[in-house]
Amino acid sequence: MDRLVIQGGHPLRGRIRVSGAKNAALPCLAAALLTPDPVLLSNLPAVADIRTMVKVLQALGTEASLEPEGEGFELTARLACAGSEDPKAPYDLVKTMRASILVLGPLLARFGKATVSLPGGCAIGARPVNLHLEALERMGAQIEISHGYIHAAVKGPLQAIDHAFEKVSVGATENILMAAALAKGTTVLRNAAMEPEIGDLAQLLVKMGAQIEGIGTGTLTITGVAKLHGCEHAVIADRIEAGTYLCAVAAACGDVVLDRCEPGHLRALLDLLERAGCLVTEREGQDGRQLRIQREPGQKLRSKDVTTLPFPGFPTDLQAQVMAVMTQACGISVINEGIFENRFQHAMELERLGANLRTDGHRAIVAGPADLTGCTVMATDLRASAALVIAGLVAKGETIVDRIYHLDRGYAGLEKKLQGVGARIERVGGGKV
Ligand SMILES: CC(=O)N[C@H]1[C@@H](OP(=O)(O)OP(=O)(O)OC[C@H]2O[C@@H](n3ccc(=O)[nH]c3=O)[C@H](O)[C@@H]2O)O[C@H](CO)[C@@H](O)[C@@H]1O
Ligand SMILES: C=C(OP(=O)(O)O)C(=O)O
Repeated sequence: MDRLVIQGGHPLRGRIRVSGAKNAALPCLAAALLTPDPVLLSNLPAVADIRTMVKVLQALGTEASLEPEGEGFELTARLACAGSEDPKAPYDLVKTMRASILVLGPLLARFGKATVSLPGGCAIGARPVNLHLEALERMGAQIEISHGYIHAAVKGPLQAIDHAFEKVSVGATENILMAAALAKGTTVLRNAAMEPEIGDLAQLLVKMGAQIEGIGTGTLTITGVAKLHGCEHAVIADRIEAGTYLCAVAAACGDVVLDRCEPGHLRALLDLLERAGCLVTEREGQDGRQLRIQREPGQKLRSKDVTTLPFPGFPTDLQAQVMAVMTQACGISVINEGIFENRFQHAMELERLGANLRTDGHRAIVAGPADLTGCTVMATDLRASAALVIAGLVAKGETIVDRIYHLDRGYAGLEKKLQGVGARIERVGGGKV
């Protein structure tokens, strides 16, 4: 099994090119099920989750191929889903990636039936799919759960609904948005999630011929059409990947420019890092917008409190990385996790590296600055892995991050990108993503 070996204590200097967003690419791939025409998606990150989603689509009868793009950190997908008599997303694939549930809405809308394995819980929380199923039932789907599978069917087209989600859910908003694009009538989705990845999916659907109003807001109005067509689309930059590298520089010091990112998607983090004492500047580059972060060695960080919330609030997917930063800040930082019930597993591993913190339910209290010292730590989930890498870049001596298959789900060439800015980090074990 691969692991990362890091020699910490070296500031990061140089440039990093941000890849396409995993969490935008996954729903966009699922959207290809909505049309028999070819869909060409570019700027997909070269990560395990993208390959898994392509396998899910292939299992559902889609002709799909992935080609490397540019420096190899990105991929292009060519997809065409001709038709499927009995579409089934199998457990073996769904269990490795919860976003597979996103095929349910498109399959029901286009083929009138679908069988999708229940994703089950995961390291960060129970993550039920009740909000997805309730809305689809209101649209006329008959849903039965048996033998670990969701069996869904609808006679005729799905019917439009005026629906207020009980809770803000990124995945449920995406699933129902896709279903509504081919439903009969005008659907109104209220209390919809507003994450930039939903805006990107909506833009793709509009290119495919969908009629959507309110993109980027909490109320989406979708007038169903009889057919969608193929198109080309480049997914947006990964705000969480960009945020992870910003946190790495904030914690380990240095001066790094991120190319091809979207600062507007990262306001909550940028504001926090500036208040903590980092210098952050934005400008238009040759290849999209750029962000530069500077914190020189010896320059003190101030502790700040953080509460994770749906967009535009502070993203839960950056909570672990910010906890690693706050171990280096002067004073007490209170971190409230407002989205998932079990997303502090990195805390104990950070403690093993010397962090001074404690957790209490949804709250973590971090006291800094702590002198981190390298040791072997175990990654428990995707963003926890990123937090441990950040802490390893700070820690004196050698840190070994184990179980990095979690990291490979969502970061394209992380160690290569960090090596490019002077980090001493190596992958050992020889496995491939
Ligand atoms: C592939 C992808 O885009 N993943 C992101 C997506 O996950 P995902 O779409 O799974 O997250 P949701 O926004 O749905 O989850 C938010 C909260 O709602 C709860 N919930 C959700 C659905 C449901 O039917 N019932 C229910 O109770 C969840 O348990 C969680 O507590 O948004 C999360 C929140 O920003 C991010 O951390 C994930 O990185
Ligand atoms: C939690 C994440 O992904 P997923 O929803 O696929 O588990 C993430 O990207 O941080």
